[in-house]
Amino acid sequence: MKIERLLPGIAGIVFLAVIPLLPVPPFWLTILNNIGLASLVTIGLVLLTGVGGLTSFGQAAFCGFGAYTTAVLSTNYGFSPWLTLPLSLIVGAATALPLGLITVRLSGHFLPLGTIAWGLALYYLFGKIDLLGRYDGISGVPPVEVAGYRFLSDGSIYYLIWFFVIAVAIGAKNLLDSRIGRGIRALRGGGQAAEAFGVNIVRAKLTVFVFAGVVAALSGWLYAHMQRSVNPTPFGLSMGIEYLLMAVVGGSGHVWGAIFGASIVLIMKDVLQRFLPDLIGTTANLEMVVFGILLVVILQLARDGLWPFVLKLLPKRPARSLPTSDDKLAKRTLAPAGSSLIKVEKARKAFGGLVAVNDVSFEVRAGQVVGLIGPNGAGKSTTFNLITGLASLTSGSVFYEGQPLTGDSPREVAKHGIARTFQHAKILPDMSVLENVALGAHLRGSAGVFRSFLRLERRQEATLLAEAAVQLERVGLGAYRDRPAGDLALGQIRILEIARALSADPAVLLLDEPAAGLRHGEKQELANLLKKLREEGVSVLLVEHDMGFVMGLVDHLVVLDFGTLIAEGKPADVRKHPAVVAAYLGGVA
Ligand SMILES: Nc1ncnc2c1ncn2[C@@H]1O[C@H](COP(=O)(O)OP(=O)(O)OP(=O)(O)O)[C@@H](O)[C@H]1O
Repeated sequence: MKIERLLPGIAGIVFLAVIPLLPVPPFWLTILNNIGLASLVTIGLVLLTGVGGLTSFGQAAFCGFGAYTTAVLSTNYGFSPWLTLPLSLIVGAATALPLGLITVRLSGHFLPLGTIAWGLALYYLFGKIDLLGRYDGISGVPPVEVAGYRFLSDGSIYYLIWFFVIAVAIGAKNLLDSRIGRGIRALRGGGQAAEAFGVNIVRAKLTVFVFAGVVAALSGWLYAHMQRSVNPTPFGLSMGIEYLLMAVVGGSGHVWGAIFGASIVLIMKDVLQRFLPDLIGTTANLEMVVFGILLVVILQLARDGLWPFVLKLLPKRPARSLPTSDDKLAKRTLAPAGSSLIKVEKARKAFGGLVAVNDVSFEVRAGQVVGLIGPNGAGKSTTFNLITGLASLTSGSVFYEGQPLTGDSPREVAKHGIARTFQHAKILPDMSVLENVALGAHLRGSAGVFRSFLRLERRQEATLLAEAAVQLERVGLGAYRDRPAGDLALGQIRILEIARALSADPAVLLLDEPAAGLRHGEKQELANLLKKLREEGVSVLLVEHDMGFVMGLVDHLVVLDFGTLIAEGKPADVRKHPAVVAAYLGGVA
């Protein structure tokens, strides 16, 4: 990595390191320590809510698990704090996992409501258990010690807290910047595209849920040894709301924004608590009113929070160069030309009384480009979804190389080497074009969460990115590699989806209306690309509306009307078929 890219980080760390050495008022250190503790929870929330799209009001409860674990074990049983550290994190993970299993399956507003429910329940639980000292809590928690040095003062525990904050922030950045992270970042867009390339969506959600729970537990562990006592108050719902506010203020999608958001909220809280009572003449918790207003203003005016504004003020970091890699990814052995790849046998799909696909049978053979056409509502997309696992068959079967695909999820279908594009393109607009394409290569990598967190998978990641770059060149989008995918025109987005599918090293490409919305010239370029891919041995099944586009391209045509197959064969023959002329071409063929 270029040293210029590291300079802002190094400057920040040096700045943090010298603060306690300066003659700063002691309450500054207290505030900085509290900011550090809150930053840990907020970094977890950035991944969970900002990146993963899973809103949680209950993170303070996980701080409680970390704090109580170490408080009980170190006071009642004499455990060393360093031994309780992994135990606190394990308890955080062990509680986050079952709660996550229940919560991440909730959708819409039920998800935040679910987190409020368990956030409240756990708070009251902490206050009711004798072992945890009920609402009085546990006091006499020992300080952390290293080689006889006790982290007693605010100035010393400051270093411990900020060491963990920086380490977790770097780890979180590493995680997001990896194969696993691409899957997590895809959650916000609904996750359908990611799942079609083999990302396990439930596991990705659980990963961020457990990560957020563990870092909150770490914050709780540090809090217990800083405060030297623990009671339920800081682990209630109002703190959970405050953490969420910090994530929103900072910028819910930015790891460093978490620290910024925690700083703004806690400094504002301190200032408001000091001056508001004098200004207004009451001691009520009026800072919550101000925070409420702040939240509404930020959600209205700066949905990405304030960190993007800070980024604009900072000097621009040099662009990252594409990592080079001499490693080659394994390539799939393609089936011999002419052999059966996808076989649809009497596939039927009924939506209530409507039969969208009515006992349809057809085949895609290796090396062929097969077109699936039909008027609006003919059942093309439903047939497509039956093959890719997005919809389940009412009856009938789908085979891939003779193996039944029936009942397979989109992720399992992807593992067979079936890669798809979407009728309504599903890209991740904030991610670079290269990263969007690299998402397609998900199943060709293997690095997990820990290796990614520690940045030990760089070699494999470089290979995946290099492969994505090759596919971008292959489809002619190489010049757009580092641009945000959201900057591309519709035609380019459709090509990007093809590059993403190609980076999965597919045996067969399934393209859902790839020419929809393209201009004449763009359609020609797309047709040329598909012909080139066929020459390279890639088989294609494409759903299309545009007759001219399909006729000049496909080897075999399947025509549906009202869910029923009305004709199939060579394009020239199908074109003359009376049922097709009547139903689809309206006599213009
Ligand atoms: N989830 C669903 N629930 C109920 N009906 C559905 C559902 N999905 C599709 N349909 C119906 O099934 C029929 C076939 O739809 P489908 O989208 O497969 O057609 P299509 O040939 O792809 O059409 P288009 O070219 O307009 O996309 C239509 O009548 C549609 O309204």
